[in-house]
Amino acid sequence: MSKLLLGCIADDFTGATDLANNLVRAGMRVVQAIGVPATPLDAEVDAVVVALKSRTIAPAEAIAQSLDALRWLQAQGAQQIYFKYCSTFDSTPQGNIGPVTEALMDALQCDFTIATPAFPDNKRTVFKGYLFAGDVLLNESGMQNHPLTPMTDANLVRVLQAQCTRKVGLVDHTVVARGDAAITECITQLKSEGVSIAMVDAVSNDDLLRLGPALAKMPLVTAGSGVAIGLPANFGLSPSSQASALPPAGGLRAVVSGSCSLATNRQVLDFIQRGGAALAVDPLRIAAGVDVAAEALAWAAPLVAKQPVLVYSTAEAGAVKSVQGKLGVEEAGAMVERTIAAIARGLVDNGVRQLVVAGGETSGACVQALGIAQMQIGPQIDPGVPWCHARAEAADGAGVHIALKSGNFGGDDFFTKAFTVLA
Ligand SMILES: Nc1ncnc2c1ncn2[C@@H]1O[C@H](COP(=O)(O)OP(=O)(O)OP(=O)(O)O)[C@@H](O)[C@H]1O
Ligand SMILES: O=C(O)[C@@H](O)C(=O)CO
Repeated sequence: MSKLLLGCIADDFTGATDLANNLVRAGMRVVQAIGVPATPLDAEVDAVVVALKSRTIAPAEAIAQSLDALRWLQAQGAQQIYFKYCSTFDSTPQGNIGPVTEALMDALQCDFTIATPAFPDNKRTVFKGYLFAGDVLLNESGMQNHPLTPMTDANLVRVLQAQCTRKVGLVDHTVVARGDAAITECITQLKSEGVSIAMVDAVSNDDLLRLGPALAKMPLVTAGSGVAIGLPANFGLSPSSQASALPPAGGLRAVVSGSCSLATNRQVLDFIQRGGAALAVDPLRIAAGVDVAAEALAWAAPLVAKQPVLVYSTAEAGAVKSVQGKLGVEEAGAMVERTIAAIARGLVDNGVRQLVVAGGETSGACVQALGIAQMQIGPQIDPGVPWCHARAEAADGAGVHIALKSGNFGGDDFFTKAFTVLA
């Protein structure tokens, strides 16, 4: 078996597939592990992305899980480590981006690393250390109101410095524009000033491709998924259709959605407006003790044989707030996640073999309910979201094609387009 080139640690499940997708598109064969595997790697791949759920947990726990993942990746021979976080730099005031970065640096005895959430394909750009989401600064993008990770400062040098004991600096766009040698020279200069972590500006894929070669010898890279487009070339790999080849798809088709983002609301509406078969899940009926999952499966049974079905709890902000007011934020979230996951499980038990899941937390719950331990990464549907293939306990160990969509990702027609990519 060939040695692992890149070992990746992602702080959530959909973020992990996003990173894996960019690596595959740049020519790496990638699998995503759900949590730290208990056994050695048994696939012929160039990179493994270990998907954790460590974004918003206590820093000490996030560090412990990340170091566990690091040890496993090192045992598989990983030549470079990539810590993946969100393209909107989602973190609590305590972390976990800074604390996990520093713990990985300590473990790897690494005196310098970079940080940048830039992902131009999804309109996340970093300029003079300030993160833009689309046309506005991070703290004007809606992220300032995020319930778990409110991002109220777009200056990421400042945000990261507040989470780190090491000194944080900046490699700005004028340096990145001059390429590899200029970036390396700037890093040497920053090191001499006592800087150990540099935020890097990037406003385009060209910037990220110029950054790639400058990272070739860094034991640790920390970033969103964007930086990944420039790394496979460091290992002599280039884009190839073989990297994203999956077994042929078959079986019934379904979408389950627990995401309440603006993008997912538009995607649900678009699917319905095209005449798609869709059923809304009402959290208050779940709370009242109705077996909503059984109802949804009974509704889906006659339809799914003929067409893709959508089961969703997706709702607009006002409706979500009202439910949360009645049930509590965490209780409502957990209850809906359990129900959507039970529906996903039931659908696969009943023959669905192409499943789209919308929402990061929802994806975590579904992947666990389906008994999936590892996913092979295939072709992209929209930026940040690939089809994957996995052996699922729910399918008696048979293969299932599954796509995990981050809340904010995907065009309005995502739930229709997804199945055409596999057709
Ligand atoms: N109608 C609803 N009312 C209240 N809570 C809901 C409702 N529908 C879904 N939820 C909960 O909202 C949360 C949505 O989080 P999830 O991570 O799945 O989506 P997201 O935040 O859009 O995606 P991402 O994390 O990828 O950005 C889940 O805990 C889900 O159970
Ligand atoms: O980087 C992103 O925006 C996504 O991959 C993500 O992490 C969503 O949770």
